[in-house]
Amino acid sequence: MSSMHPYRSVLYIPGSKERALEKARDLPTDAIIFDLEDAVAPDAKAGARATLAAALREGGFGKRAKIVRINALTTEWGLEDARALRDAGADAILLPKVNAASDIDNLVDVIGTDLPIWTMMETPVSVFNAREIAAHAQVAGLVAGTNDLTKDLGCRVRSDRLPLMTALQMIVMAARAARIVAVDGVYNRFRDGDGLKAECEQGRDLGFDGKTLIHPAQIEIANTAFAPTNSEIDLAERQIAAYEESRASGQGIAVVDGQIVENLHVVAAQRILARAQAIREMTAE
Ligand SMILES: CC(C)(COP(=O)(O)OP(=O)(O)OC[C@H]1O[C@@H](n2cnc3c(N)ncnc32)[C@H](O)[C@@H]1OP(=O)(O)O)[C@@H](O)C(=O)NCCC(=O)NCCSC(=O)C[C@H](O)C(=O)O
Ligand SMILES: [Mg+2]
Repeated sequence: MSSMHPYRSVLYIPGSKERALEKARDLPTDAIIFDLEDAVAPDAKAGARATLAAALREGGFGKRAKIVRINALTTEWGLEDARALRDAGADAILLPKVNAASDIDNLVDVIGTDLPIWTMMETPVSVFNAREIAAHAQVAGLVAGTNDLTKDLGCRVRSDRLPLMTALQMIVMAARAARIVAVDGVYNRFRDGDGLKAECEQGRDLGFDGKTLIHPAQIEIANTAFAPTNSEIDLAERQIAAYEESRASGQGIAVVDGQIVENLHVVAAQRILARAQAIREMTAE
């Protein structure tokens, strides 16, 4: 999976639900988390593992990134999940309930390959250790687990997510320091489009690459919220052009729409254009 792959929408699909697995092959989501953990009941775990391995081997998920969330290695299912899924054709394994980089080492020992690993950031300890987790050589993405964080913090669920703000920012900072992907937590009221839109906008403001989702109806909202807007693309193009012009005339600074443009703004503008291009490539037939 290229480093420019978009992760605007990252849909959880219970590994036990064959109908949902089938449906995912046509959904406009950038990535799928095939879940063996919380979305699967204990007595359905073994069946889900086999169903999912078969679905992955059958393929048909196109350009969507395929991420498998196994159970924690401290559970009775985690080890078998890792062994059964490591060669099934996933792009990454997502490890829940991570607390420290040593948890990643334990998974690497089991899978024995350089398959990228993503981690759920959903315990208070994981947030304190976010920098070392993100810096692990095999970790390629962090996923905020806002439901578990809320449970562990004992905080209130608020629409502005104030009690989670420190954790969310630490997750984004750790991901950016390590130059890996950061995806925001789920919005549980899956039929509330306005609420989801507001939370996506907040996640985008914070710097997340996208949002984890639980229902297909949420995909388009996340795809729109985490894509550069036409006016952002237009401004980025004009900033780059103005800066090149000013450099050609011996200046180090340009002015666009009354605001200065320095080299660092050009880097940000180029990132916006690269992101827009990656989305075009993702959605091209
Ligand atoms: C939430 C749901 C249980 C709702 O399911 P349902 O009542 O079946 O919804 P609909 O009838 O509206 O479904 C319409 C069609 O869409 C398909 N569908 C539904 N959900 C998905 C999905 N996630 N992926 C793909 N397809 C899906 C249905 O099959 C229907 O199809 P059709 O038959 O053609 O009409 C359900 O959406 C669900 O199970 N969602 C996933 C829940 C989940 O994965 N939870 C775990 C992840 S969240 C988490 O763990 C957070 C984190 O760890 C933390 O701590 O924060
Ligand atoms: Mg969780």
